[in-house]
Amino acid sequence: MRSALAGDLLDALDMQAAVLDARGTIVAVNGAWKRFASANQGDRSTYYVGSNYLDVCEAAARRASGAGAQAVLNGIRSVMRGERERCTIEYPCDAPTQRRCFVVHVARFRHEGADYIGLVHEEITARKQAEERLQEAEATLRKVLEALPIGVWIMDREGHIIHGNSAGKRIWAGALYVGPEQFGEYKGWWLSNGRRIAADEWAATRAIRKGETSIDEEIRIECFDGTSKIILNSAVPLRDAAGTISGAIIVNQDITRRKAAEEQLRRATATVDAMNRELQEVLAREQDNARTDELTGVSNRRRFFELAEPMFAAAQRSCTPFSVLLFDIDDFKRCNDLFGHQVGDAVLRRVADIAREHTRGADLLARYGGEEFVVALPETDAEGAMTVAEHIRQGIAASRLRAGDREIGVTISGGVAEMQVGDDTLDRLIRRADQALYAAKDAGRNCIRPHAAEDGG
Ligand SMILES: Nc1nc2c(ncn2[C@@H]2O[C@H](COP(=O)(O)OP(=O)(O)OP(=O)(O)O)[C@@H](O)[C@H]2O)c(=O)[nH]1
Repeated sequence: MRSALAGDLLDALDMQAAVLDARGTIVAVNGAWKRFASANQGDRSTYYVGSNYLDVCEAAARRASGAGAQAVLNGIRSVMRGERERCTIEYPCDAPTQRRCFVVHVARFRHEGADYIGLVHEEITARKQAEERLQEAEATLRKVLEALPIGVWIMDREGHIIHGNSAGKRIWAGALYVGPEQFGEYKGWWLSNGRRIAADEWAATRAIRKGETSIDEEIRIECFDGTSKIILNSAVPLRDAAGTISGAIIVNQDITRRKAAEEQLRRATATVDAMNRELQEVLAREQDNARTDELTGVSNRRRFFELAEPMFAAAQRSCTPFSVLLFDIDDFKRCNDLFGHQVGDAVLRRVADIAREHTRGADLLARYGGEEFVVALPETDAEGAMTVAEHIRQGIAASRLRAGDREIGVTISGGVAEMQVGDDTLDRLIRRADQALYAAKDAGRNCIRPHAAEDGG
């Protein structure tokens, strides 16, 4: 009953099973064995009961592709000789259409006082083909990894490096095959704050221990030859079919040169910016100097016209009053002659200061030329301008300047003109103020005159 059951089981198996006696004669075969034998050799099969399997193997071993048969023969003989109880031999077999692969399990057993050898041939062609395809895919993957300009590391669950490509080894100047517990031995610093990366902070450790994915973390590393580099460090956890973390892929990109170039560019840009700012300041100073009277610090004639022309035009458009005061220092030639040019310069500065004190922010005071000054007074009629002019005149007349042991006093004469209907240019207005100034000089100096019709203009 038991042996019938075992026989049925062997027949139901897809694997070819046979029993040899101590001399190698086939004494029993299962259904799969028969099917294989008849499919390959037909009725004349030497694989059937009664044939000597050792002879079959020897004949096959003599053929050109007989290495597999020889290996099987050696295995069976060694089990027969009692050198081992059982063995497993993998061998290829050239079938008419394709090379097939088998593994034969050989085991010795005793039955009713006699020694027998049991053989089970298991076909592993599909597995072998899958393995070959896998090996080919792995070889391709390795070639791709080698061709990549970025470092790629594959780590197992324990954090041991199981593969590192050439670019990766170049980046680190070698590789240290440590586990995550020794990750602190790698020297790295966060680029953002310069802090040393702790053992559990490495992207690889976080990928393996916490399943974290990190992309392009900028870090500075100390390589194994003592040099340092700036790299982009990324890590992705690897998971098996059950979703358990089985390792990690780490990617390093050397950006040392790029960073150096960026830094150079940043410095160059900063230098250019600083130079540009300096240049702008120099230009602004130059422009300011070109429009400021060096001696008195008030606007010069050029700036006066640049600023007063638009004031005049605005007053014309808005029909608001606009006046001009023109004044000069009385008998200034004598002052120069008596006290010298330097004292004359000091007088000019003093006069400008007093005039500045008595004008509003909206008024425009300028040195018109020599000892002559001009004030543009927007939104001011002749009366208002006369008041301002009087304040200036009185302020100057009341001031005294020390020159050695003498005190100098000067006076001014001035003319005021207000914009009138028909005044098409600022020049025309100034001309009228000049005529009023002449009138003031004629009137005996140290006074201000508003322009009058009889003055002309
Ligand atoms: N110290 C000094 N003198 C100047 C400057 N610019 C012009 N002057 C002098 O100012 C004097 C002007 O003289 P004038 O035009 O004859 O007029 P004035 O002597 O003031 O006589 P009135 O204007 O008629 O009162 C000249 O002696 C010029 O040399 C300057 O920048 N510094």
